[in-house]
Amino acid sequence: MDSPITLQVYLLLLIIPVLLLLFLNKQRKEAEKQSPKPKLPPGPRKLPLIGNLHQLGNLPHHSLRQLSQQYGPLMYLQLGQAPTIVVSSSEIAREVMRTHDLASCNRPSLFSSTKLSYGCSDVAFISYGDQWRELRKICMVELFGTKNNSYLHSLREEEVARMINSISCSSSDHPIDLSDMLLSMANNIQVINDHLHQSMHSHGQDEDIVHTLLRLKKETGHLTDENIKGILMDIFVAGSDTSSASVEWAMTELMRNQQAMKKAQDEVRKVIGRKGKVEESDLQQFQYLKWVVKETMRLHPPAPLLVDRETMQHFKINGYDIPPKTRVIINAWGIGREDSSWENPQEFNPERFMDSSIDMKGHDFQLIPFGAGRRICPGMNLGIQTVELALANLLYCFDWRLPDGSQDINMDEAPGITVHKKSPLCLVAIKYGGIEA
Ligand code: HEM
Repeated sequence: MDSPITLQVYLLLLIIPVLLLLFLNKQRKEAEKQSPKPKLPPGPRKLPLIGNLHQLGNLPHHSLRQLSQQYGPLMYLQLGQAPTIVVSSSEIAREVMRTHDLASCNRPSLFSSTKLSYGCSDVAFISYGDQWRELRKICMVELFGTKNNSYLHSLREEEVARMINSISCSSSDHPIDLSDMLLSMANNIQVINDHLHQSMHSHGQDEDIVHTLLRLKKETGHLTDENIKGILMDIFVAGSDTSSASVEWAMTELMRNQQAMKKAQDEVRKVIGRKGKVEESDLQQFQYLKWVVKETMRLHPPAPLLVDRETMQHFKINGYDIPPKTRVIINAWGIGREDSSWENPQEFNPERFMDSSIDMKGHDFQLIPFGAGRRICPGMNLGIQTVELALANLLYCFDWRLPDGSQDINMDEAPGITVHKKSPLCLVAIKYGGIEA
């Protein structure tokens, strides 16, 4: 039998680690009480280093929607080193972009956006703060607002007319690449010529965007050359590409939905009669055409994940903690296809807006192609007018058919921040006979 001393030592050796564990556990609990571990939203397991990057795929708006069906409309991911939340429902989008808009309206500083935006000297990628406010005011008041209206009006009408003319000149029966034509029209509307280093004299209504920026640089002293180049880059990237993608998708959907095509054409042709072209002042008379544009933006928001935001302060949504410096991705594409907000969400059905007051200007979170809150797209009205004007003229001036031998249109999307069709939209345009020669 063991001596009592050996037994005591044996017991002590057993008890000490247990006591130590209990002590450490108590310490941990107390530390947690003082600064509790954040309760993060649910999300998939992450891999070392890359986190969940491997789950994004080629078309992240599709992959993220699929993941959200498993983990819910507020999901937590780790994209490389970046803690990220992904928002996939209109309710959570309202929480982020309305209730917690101020806390979440920064932009993350990404390598790609820094390169693209001249070191974040632009409006889209600059951090939230006084400089952003100043640049945004310049955009809203001087560039895309009423001050520049007459210049922008005539520019848009000229460029749409030029596109219509070049379609008319292409031989009938020969398919045209409408995607390409739309992109060059949208680029020309933003007219960014080689003005940057010219001396500026013009001032007034017919001033183009570059002239305005250079004049403001002189007058206010607030703008640097980097700011000017950044803003011009925003206009090109955020403005042209998005507008042309919208018309491209609208024409694609109308070609696949001939009833909607006929209704839209009948409406435009009835309003315009034999006038020969649609002008901006005609746009307010269209109703069906506006539903077509909304429905296109619902199914094909040109920027399906909007532009990433970043939180500046801690806040809570549905009991989950959202820490500061968390990246915020809002899946506008997924939200536009939510079963709980839309009947038969996959169907292209412009009539769904007939008895609905839902607009796309950031008030109704089930339709947010331009974002919402403080960072909402400042070129929204400009963008909508460009899309409506171009589409109305395409529908008024031509009947459209698929090239011989094509049965249907490929709906695949090309990867990118702005989502275009993977294969360009090639159609045959037949001049409408009801226009006076
Ligand atoms: C169909 C056309 C367009 C669409 C769908 C679109 C969409 C968007 C979206 C989703 C955002 C991000 C909003 C957010 O973070 O909540 C944005 C921001 C922006 N857009 Fe647009 N846009 C369009 C046209 C334009 C045009 C024509 C311009 C200028 C000429 C423009 C300039 C900008 C700028 C400067 C920002 C950054 C705003 C900021 O961060 O404060 N966009 N746009």
